[in-house]
Amino acid sequence: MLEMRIPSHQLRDLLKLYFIMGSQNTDKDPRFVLEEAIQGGITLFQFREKGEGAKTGGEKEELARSLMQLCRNHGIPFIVNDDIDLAIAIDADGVHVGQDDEDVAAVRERIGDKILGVSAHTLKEVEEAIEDGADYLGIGPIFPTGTKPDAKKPQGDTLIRAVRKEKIDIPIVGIGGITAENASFVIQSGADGISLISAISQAASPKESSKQLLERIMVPLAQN
Ligand SMILES: Nc1nc(C(F)(F)F)ncc1COP(=O)(O)OP(=O)(O)O
Ligand SMILES: [Mg+2]
Repeated sequence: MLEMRIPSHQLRDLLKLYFIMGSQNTDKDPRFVLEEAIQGGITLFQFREKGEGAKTGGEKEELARSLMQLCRNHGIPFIVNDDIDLAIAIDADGVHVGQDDEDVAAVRERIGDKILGVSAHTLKEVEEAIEDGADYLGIGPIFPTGTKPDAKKPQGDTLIRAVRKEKIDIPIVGIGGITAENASFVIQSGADGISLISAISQAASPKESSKQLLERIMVPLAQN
């Protein structure tokens, strides 16, 4: 089948409310949390099974397949963080890599036309990622984050604004400490969406939290 890279306008829509989760991010059954988040309106999901208490090997693959099925049932693309081998093994819709992960150009080579997201913290990293074949950028941490011990210093909206000032219009999602209270700030900086873990995975109702986050970004998105 003749495949092609996902068009930017389609990806912008997917990036609106980008939920990221691994079993280590919730005390509940991650399948229940993801189902609730999907009911609440998330537009994209990233499987990030990593750090203290994360599953590995066969258990990790089994959970990935089960969460991917939930996404497939609702037409939500399934992105795998870091683990390119796993993404290829289960035929995920895409991958996300950071500056300390596999080389972006090499990953593009391996995954063909699947969605490729790259984390960027400076204008130079932004330009390199685009050069190497990124479809979207994850820029942050915007605010302090509790889920990534090795996160860099929070940078607010500085880089997102700088990228937009350079007329670089690649799809961008903000990440890092985003909540219903600060979500509109991220969109107003020029991001196409927000990505987050705890605001949904640690919520009493992942469904209600997802709905509230969507409500908070709809107006600012319309004004971009
Ligand atoms: N996982 C991510 N997803 C995004 C996304 F754009 F998808 F929101 N942006 C940034 C990151 C962070 O990626 P990375 O710097 O490799 O750290 P880790 O592998 O620990 O997540
Ligand atoms: Mg990574």
